[in-house]
Amino acid sequence: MDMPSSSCQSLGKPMVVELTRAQTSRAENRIQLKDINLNNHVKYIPALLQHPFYKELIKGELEKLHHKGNLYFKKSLWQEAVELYSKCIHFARPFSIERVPAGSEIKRDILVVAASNRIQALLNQRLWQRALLSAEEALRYDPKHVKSLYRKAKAFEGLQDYKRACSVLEKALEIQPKNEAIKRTLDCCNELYHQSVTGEYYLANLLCREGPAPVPAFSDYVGPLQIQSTTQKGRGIFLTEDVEAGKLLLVSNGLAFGASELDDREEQLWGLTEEILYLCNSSDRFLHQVHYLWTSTTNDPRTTGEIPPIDLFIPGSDWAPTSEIEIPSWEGVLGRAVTNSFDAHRTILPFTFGEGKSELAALTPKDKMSVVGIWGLPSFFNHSCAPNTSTLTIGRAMFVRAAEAMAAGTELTISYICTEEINRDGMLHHWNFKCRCQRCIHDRKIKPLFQDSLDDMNQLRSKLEQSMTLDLEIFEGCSRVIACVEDAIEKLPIEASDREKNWIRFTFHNVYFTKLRFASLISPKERIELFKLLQKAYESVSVAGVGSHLQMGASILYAVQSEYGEGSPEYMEARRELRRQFTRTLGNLNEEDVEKVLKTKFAKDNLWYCRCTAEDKSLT
Ligand SMILES: C[S@@+](CC[C@H](N)C(=O)[O-])C[C@H]1O[C@@H](n2cnc3c(N)ncnc32)[C@H](O)[C@@H]1O
Repeated sequence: MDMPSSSCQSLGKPMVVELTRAQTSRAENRIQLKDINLNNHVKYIPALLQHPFYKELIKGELEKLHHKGNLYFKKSLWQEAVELYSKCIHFARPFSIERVPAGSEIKRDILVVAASNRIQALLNQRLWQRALLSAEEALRYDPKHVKSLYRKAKAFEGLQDYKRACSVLEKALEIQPKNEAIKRTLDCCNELYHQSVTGEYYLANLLCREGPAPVPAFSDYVGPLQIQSTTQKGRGIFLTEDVEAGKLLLVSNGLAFGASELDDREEQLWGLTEEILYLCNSSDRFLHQVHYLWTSTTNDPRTTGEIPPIDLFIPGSDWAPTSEIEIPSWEGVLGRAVTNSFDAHRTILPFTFGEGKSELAALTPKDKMSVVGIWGLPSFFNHSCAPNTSTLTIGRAMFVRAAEAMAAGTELTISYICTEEINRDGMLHHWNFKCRCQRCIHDRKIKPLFQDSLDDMNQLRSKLEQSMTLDLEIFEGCSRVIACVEDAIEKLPIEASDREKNWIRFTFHNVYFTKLRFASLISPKERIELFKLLQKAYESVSVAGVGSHLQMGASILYAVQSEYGEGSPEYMEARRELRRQFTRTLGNLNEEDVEKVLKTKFAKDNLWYCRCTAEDKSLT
């Protein structure tokens, strides 16, 4: 900080002469610390501190800065608080450590506390790397300052460097062995470290919780994957080893989110762009992840961009920046947001863990519940309308599993849109490509064969939308469409795999679903068959998620139980099938977990499919 040269000179010897005057009328002769470039005059500091007036003056000024910083902190004005703490540290620094005469009262305490509070203000802004630097400074002044150690660990946690976070927390615990907050954070970081290394996430407890509960944090995890160029779709993600269905491929926490109350995509993207730009300051890792999202020289990501090292996405890896990267421009970030953001709200199902909605609300302002987000590594997945992975988002974390057994070298795909979407081409226009996935090609081929049934379905749909009630006409309409579809599938003039047949059923899944609602008009056996057809149809397009998929599996189990009895081969088969679905969606749950989940989250009374009877009593 520059200052007029005259006041600089006043720090020399002549100033001592003025001291008595200054002491006698302190108010008028007030010298403000900001007027003095202390760093240029450190040699005078010991002498300065010998004098009680100057010592008091400096102490008072530092306390004022610190206090003002605290006021901003209390008002959650983090940036302003950081500025004030930084000023305080800047002025206090020359009075610290070796420069300060023994016994001086200013010494390090104010410096340590200001630096420590600054860490917290930076943590609150998710500026992890700066928080870490501030922590290192605070700990240079006092290596045993427990709060600073704790906050340093939180900065490592934010950077997903859980191993280092644990070792700092262990140090803090040695100093304060009974500190509960440190113990809890250490347990949490140990668990996150375990997740990041092993890919073991225990989700059964989450499922069994009654009522809304906060969603825990999960670590990122990267399975056997690599990023490679494709021939027509830019870069993509590929398997590096053979995997079984259900294998966890990656877990990735959303980096930034943008929300809108009215599902306004522009508003979402602007919010997202702002958040990404802001977070570009949070760490080199984040900045590089954003950088790699668009490295092609043209605006078309299909011209292959630079391939990022996979280490960049692995928590606690040795990745380090090899070059300086500038924060991209607003337009550059907006472009990345357009082609790399995915809906967040559609993956948070109402029948999910904790309070999916409020968890997202915590990330975004007020009730803006339509949310898009950007995830680092998942941004490199290309799209398919029948993806070979299933995704499930819990809070910020996206879990991606293999939807089927696959060989090393397979390109992995996710769906950018709801796979139920009828107008998929229209939905995909944001991403600027025409989908040529197997399902789209198959759909185009068979569409003429099912045109009558499609028209019938559309009529039924508009009737339902208008009347909002179920009546016999709708029941009969559903039965007719299903019979036609099943008959046409049976007699298909072209070769089709089971999966392709299920894609056709999936196109009509609303009709199957509506018929199921007429529980009193269909026999239990027919109901079970309908359930099974619907489930296979869902599975064929990888509609994963606790909401529809597992609910249906549990409903089948209950329906089979009441029709065939517990212990019957049909019941055992339905139970095996349900466990298979659990594994595919949530990872391996043992029999005990399955039982626990069935008794809580999937208890019979909770399941709409089990409760539903024909809603219009006049039907019977
Ligand atoms: C989320 S990015 C996927 C990664 C991208 N391939 C890259 O190299 O950065 C989305 C972009 O990838 C391309 N893409 C994704 N799926 C595609 C597909 N099925 N066919 C053609 N292009 C696709 C489109 O250009 C789209 O805008």
